Amino acid sequence: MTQEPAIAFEDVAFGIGDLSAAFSFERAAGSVTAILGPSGAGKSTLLNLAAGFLTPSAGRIGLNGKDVTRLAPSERGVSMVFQDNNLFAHLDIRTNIGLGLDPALRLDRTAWSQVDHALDRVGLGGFGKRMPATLSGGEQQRVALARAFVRRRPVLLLDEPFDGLGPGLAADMLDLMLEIRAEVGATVLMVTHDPDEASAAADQILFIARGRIAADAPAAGFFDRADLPDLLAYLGNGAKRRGGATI
Ligand SMILES: Nc1ncnc2c1ncn2[C@@H]1O[C@H](COP(=O)(O)OP(=O)(O)OP(=O)(O)O)[C@@H](O)[C@H]1O
Repeated sequence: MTQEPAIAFEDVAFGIGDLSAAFSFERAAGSVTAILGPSGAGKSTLLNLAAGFLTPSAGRIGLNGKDVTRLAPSERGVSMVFQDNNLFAHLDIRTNIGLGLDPALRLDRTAWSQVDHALDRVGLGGFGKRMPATLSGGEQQRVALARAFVRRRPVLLLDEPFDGLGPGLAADMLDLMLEIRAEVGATVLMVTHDPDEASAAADQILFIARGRIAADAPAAGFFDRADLPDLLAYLGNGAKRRGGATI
């Protein structure tokens, strides 16, 4: 018997503003998929549909064998890190992460030590009592990652999570994400604009253009492809630097 896909979008349709999106794809458990494409193509929309912050007008979304199309985000077994505004401004960092473990904050000593351990792992040990506004944008993003990591949900949805961290720290956080993914066996969808990040982290690429999946392909060699006009336009001069034909 074949295993149910961890993520299944079946003819999922969604429209907002000028965007008319339609997505169909499947992902195996434990896979890491990088989602790339031009600004406004619908990448965040796809993540929000998976998370349950948006509801499709047609189609079905399955997560780990369960139809979640009409379920609230909290009932889906997903963790999402947004591009920004991930934290509750009026609560300290430790509490923000603790809420990821239990929204009612009924945490025992072991749970709080998991919170502190997660802070250590994102390089923010000792930041627990600080308020979000006293942290830099990159530090706040690392708190959001720590919260997603402690939740250990089977599906991890990341919307440009390493943006603004600088190359060294972004690479460290990417490694940490992959480590935790392996520990939990989570399936990851990760929006990124960085082909190197996608190549380093992902097994597969979903390339989105104008609300459609223009390519669903293995990550290996993807950015050297010359048969996808949307990809060439997206990479721009970068494609030429990567050894593609120059005029
Ligand atoms: N609430 C809204 N009202 C109107 N249009 C919206 C709304 N939310 C999103 N859109 C439009 O849907 C399109 C897709 O947005 P989305 O955020 O999914 O793009 P994206 O591919 O993630 O872009 P980026 O790389 O810039 O983050 C955009 O054109 C956006 O303007």
